[in-house]
Amino acid sequence: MDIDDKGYIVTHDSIKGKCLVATKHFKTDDLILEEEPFVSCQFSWNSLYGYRACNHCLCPLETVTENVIRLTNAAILEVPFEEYCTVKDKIQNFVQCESCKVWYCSARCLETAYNRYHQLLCRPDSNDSLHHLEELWRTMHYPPESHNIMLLCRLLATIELSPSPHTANQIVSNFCHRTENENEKLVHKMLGEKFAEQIEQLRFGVLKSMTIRESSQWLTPSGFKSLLALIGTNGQGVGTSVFQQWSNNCKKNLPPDQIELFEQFVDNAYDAMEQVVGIDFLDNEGSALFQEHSSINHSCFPNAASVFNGDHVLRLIAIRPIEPGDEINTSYIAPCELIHSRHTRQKYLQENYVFTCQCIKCKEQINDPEVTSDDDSEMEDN
Ligand SMILES: C[S@@+](CC[C@H](N)C(=O)[O-])C[C@H]1O[C@@H](n2cnc3c(N)ncnc32)[C@H](O)[C@@H]1O
Repeated sequence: MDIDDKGYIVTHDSIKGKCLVATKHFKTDDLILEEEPFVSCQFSWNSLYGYRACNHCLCPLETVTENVIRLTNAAILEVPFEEYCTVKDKIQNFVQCESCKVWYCSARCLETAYNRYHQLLCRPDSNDSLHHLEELWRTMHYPPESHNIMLLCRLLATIELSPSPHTANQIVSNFCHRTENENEKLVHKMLGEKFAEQIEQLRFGVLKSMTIRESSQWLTPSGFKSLLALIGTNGQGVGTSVFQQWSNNCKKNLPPDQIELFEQFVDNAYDAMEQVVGIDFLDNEGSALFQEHSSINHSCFPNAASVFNGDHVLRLIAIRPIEPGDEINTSYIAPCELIHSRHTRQKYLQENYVFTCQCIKCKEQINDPEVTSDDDSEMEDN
């Protein structure tokens, strides 16, 4: 055990592997940890469909009015209380990569991205093999998106450009240890029925697009499979939304007599957005790998939740009191799905994450019947 004074330690459990355990008391809503990702990337379809986010930190690059016009297909053209839009004052800081023209929210993000991975991935020519790889990925992986080939490329580029490639390779290896068989099942889950042929297409696509020296261990057939599986199990979804930021600001700052107008507008806007893009497609979305956060196991009775506040920085928040010695857990299942039976939850986790859940709730319900109730079947179908 490496004891530190952060309020948590990483321990090891013989079944679950690494675990995050509290060393102090956290009350509900306390911040447990805040973490920048090792690597993050916007999803391919999300970017292609014009969800404008910083190419490094994923923060929104459109104003709330531009966002509402886009998501309602111009059914709504004006947004009240625009002064609460956080993006308006930042537009003057936006910068483009001079070569490939992707946008960043600031010169700092551009510089960080360039130094960490972008100099190896910057491709002004839309006919370049890296763009072809991304197109190939899109033909294999339709929205709603959960995984991302460009995250994998950024990861490899980060190793290549690291001042210590050995340490960077070690960090990547530490994310999750699995058997070849488990990797195979996970990649099958990510890519679907034609996975065996697709995985090789993707591997060749990466080899053709990037000059690999320091990270070549990940480009062998089995190395590539474990890299995809690693992204499948540790990839954390990241979402940002200027509309959400504006709405939170309005709730905090508007005088009581304006709240009704605000709420009416929000209801109308959500209705219009639902008709045009659907409620699953409101945010800038991507995925990321977080070193500390990746030690957190799932529980069907979680005591913590991961939240984003406008960019790719993850905040882990206590959602109920946590005592020293308690394992800190989030839920890998959407909160509204946690009411389902043990059988359904276990089946979902086995199919999507390839593990048998050993959380307190599943242990308590071990004698529950192995049946699926009617309400559960929808989750199982997903
Ligand atoms: C993001 S990692 C969490 C850290 C992991 N324990 C490790 O050693 O790297 C996710 C993996 O942890 C294990 N895991 C997470 N929650 C679990 C649970 N409730 N029961 C059993 N295994 C679990 C599974 O192997 C899962 O694929």
